[in-house]
Amino acid sequence: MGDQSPSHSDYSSSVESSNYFQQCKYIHEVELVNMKLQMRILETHLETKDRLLRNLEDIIDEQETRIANMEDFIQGRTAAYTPSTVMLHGISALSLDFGSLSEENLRLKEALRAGQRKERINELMEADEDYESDMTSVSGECDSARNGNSDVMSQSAIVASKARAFIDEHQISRLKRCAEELKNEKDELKRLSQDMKDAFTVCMGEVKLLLESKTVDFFKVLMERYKAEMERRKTLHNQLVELNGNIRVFYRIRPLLSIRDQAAIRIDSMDEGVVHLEHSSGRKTSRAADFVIPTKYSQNEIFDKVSPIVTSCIDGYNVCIFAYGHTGSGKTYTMEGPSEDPGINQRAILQLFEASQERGNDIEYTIKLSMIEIYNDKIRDLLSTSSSTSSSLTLRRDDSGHLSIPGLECRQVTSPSDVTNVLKEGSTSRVVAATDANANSSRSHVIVRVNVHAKNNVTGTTTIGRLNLVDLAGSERVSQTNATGQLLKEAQAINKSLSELGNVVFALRQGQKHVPFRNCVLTRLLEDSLHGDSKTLVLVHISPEETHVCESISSINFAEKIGQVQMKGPAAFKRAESVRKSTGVGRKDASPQTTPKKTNKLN
Ligand SMILES: Nc1ncnc2c1ncn2[C@@H]1O[C@H](COP(=O)(O)OP(=O)(O)OP(=O)(O)O)[C@@H](O)[C@H]1O
Repeated sequence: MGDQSPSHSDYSSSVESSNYFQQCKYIHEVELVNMKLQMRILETHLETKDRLLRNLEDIIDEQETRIANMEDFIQGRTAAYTPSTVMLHGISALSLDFGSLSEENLRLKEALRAGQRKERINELMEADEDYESDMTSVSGECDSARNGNSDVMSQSAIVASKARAFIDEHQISRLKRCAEELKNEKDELKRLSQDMKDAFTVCMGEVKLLLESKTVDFFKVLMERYKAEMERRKTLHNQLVELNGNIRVFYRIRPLLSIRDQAAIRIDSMDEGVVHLEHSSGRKTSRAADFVIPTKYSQNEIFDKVSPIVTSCIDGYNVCIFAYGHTGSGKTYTMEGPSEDPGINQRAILQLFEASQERGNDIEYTIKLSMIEIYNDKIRDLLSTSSSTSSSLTLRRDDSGHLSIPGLECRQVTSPSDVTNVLKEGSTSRVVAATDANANSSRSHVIVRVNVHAKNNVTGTTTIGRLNLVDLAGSERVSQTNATGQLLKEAQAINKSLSELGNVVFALRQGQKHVPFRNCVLTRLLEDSLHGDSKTLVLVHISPEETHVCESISSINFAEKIGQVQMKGPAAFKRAESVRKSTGVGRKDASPQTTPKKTNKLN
């Protein structure tokens, strides 16, 4: 019978098999752990890449939003400047540039995604290859361990730690590579963004240049229009004044100063240009003017009638307003007026102030005042501060052909109080002499001269307008004043100058070639202001009292002489009819001066 018990060699081979099995099992466990570890590392790596990808996507989205904003901004600009074809071209070129930049961004994004996908696959494949080679080397180690019959456990542990270190090293180097590539991509994106910024700056520069050139053109057009409008406004205002007549004559009938006086003059109830006079003998006369200012009119209402021609001065026209009439008829009251209810002088200058302030944004106005007195045909400066106030000034024609008065004081006024003070100062210097006709009769002509310099800051043009406000000396007849000596000389000088003024205005109104400006100082001094397209208003003052009828008729004769215009058509007929009906006499009975004057109203 054979020995059934296991021999020593059997036993040792079974132990060996069991050890080998243990080794294999252990190696598999190690492999399993390694695989799990590797999987974990790969997952982490993928998560990191995903996160980076998301960040990149965010950056790209942000860039796209900025591009969209830029496009909106440019479209907004485009809408504001639609009329410009060139602008549209520039902006559409810009939009195209931005569109191509967006497309470039999208392409980059896609390329990045594809690259990342490819890289991930490569990495997985590399990981597989590495794993296989690792496994081969581990198996080799196991084989040598089995052959060498050494300490399997410690060998396996060494192999496992080696394998782990090997895998870690590879993973780290791969991650480093990825990080490096991501960094490069980030740098590339940064560069792209910088390029885009530069392109945007260049485009914006071009847009700005285009806008500037368009704005300059637009501004030029506006300037041209503005100039044309200014000229049109001036022309229209001038036409309005011319339509009413460049030389106009108004009557102002002073109210009765005493209730005991009888009014011998009345205004026609149907025609505001006709007055009726009744002589003490009972004879009736009717006379016509451009307008008869109703007696009840306030100083303000009278100025309203006068103000349109005052405004012409602001536009560079010369304007003359004369107060004519016999002594005591109210000339000084109309021009100067009492301090509590000032007359035309102060109101006119204040209106020039107001008008200059209204237009002050574009035009710089300088208003200067001088006050001249003509007494016995001599010029005196009423604003002179020199001690020798009695010395007279002379008229000179300068190189440019304009008449000037060398040494004449010219005050710039910048406020209403300046105006009041200068006018007050001048009027106190006026020569006043007592006559039989009026205890305070002014025996001289007083001219308040206002020069308006207008400098247009927009067009660069300068205009100079001159307003002459003339309070003439009383026009009483020499025979009535009982004047002798100095007073007779004064009266003769006054009458001569008034008569010459009448001749000048008459010649101008008739359009005569020769105008006798040089016959007296008054007309010589006003020559520049009466010539050409200047405007003249003569306010003929009439006293209503029966005792002054002769003086009133004399003033009316003067008015009719200077206001005479040959008029044709229905207006002339209408006025003649009105005069005839009211006097109750036929045309033959009416004096030659009753020939109607032009009937246009000032306002
Ligand atoms: N519209 C008026 N309302 C009330 N009073 C008036 C009016 N016009 C004149 N007067 C008065 O009549 C008087 C004479 O007026 P004023 O001195 O103005 O006359 P004048 O024509 O200037 O005289 P002269 O030629 O002598 O200077 C003054 O007392 C003045 O106050």
